[in-house]
Amino acid sequence: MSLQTPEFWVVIPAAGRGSRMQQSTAKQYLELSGRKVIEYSLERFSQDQEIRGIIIVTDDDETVLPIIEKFQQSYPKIHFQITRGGAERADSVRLGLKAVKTLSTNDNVWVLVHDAARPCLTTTDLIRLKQSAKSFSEGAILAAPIVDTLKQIKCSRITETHNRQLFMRALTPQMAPLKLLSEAVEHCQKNNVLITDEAQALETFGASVGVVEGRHDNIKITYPEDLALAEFILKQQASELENSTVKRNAFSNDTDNTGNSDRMKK
Ligand SMILES: Nc1ccn([C@@H]2O[C@H](COP(=O)(O)OP(=O)(O)OP(=O)(O)O)[C@@H](O)[C@H]2O)c(=O)n1
Ligand SMILES: C[C@](O)(CO)[C@H](O)COP(=O)(O)O
Repeated sequence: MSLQTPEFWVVIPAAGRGSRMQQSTAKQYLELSGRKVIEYSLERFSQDQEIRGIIIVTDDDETVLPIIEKFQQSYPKIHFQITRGGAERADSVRLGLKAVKTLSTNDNVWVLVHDAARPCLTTTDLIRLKQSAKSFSEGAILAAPIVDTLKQIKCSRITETHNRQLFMRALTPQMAPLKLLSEAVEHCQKNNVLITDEAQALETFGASVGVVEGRHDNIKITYPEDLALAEFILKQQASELENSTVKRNAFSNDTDNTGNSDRMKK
């Protein structure tokens, strides 16, 4: 049986409390240069013609409904929907995936899971990740190289220094076929495996997950000082876009479609 043309859906977990941010409003709903943090990701995905629908996993209808209405008017071809969150990020993701399952009739659905708290995703990274679906049939994530020396510690003392070339920082979006990702997350939860990202669920389930090198500035707002940093990054990205008419990215001599640097292909 041949598969239909792939359809991309987005799940945005936005049901966290943001306790490390120490504010009464959850970080994804804080103001950032005149818009709420979550709106930056919504805009990025909405502008992508290949995105069929966006599920926002949230318990804050009062804040999110007016935002959705606004986006639905501007982007009528995209299906926007809210669904309830769960206790942990993984629970929220599972509930978001369930919503996609009930809405899509396509047998070739790919899901991109993206933290609501990551407002600085660029279009270039999003496109490169989606394109990597051709190379990584069981899923792929954006990840950034480690720039600092990596220490293992115990009781505030260093026990080992690791080869940082062997590690990367997992970012979002994290992308996988809907059926595989749903089964992987459910498998982990049934077996009490705590997962902090989708790739970990897929790895645990035995899938082979690809890595696409993403920008360092795709930060997750976590601590109070990150808000000002995100504001700065967004300004920088806007002027970068303005200044470059056709800016060839650093991976233009690639022969595959992952866009990764040579270091990553070894
Ligand atoms: N039960 C949860 C927990 C987290 N998230 C979402 O998952 C993303 C990444 O999680 P994290 O940065 O850990 O957010 P919080 O859990 O809100 O932060 P903290 O750990 O500081 O409380 C955020 O967009 C957050 O809203 C979610 O949807 N449901
Ligand atoms: C998914 C994630 O953003 C990838 O780095 C991260 O694992 C979320 O972790 P948190 O414990 O929910 O902050």
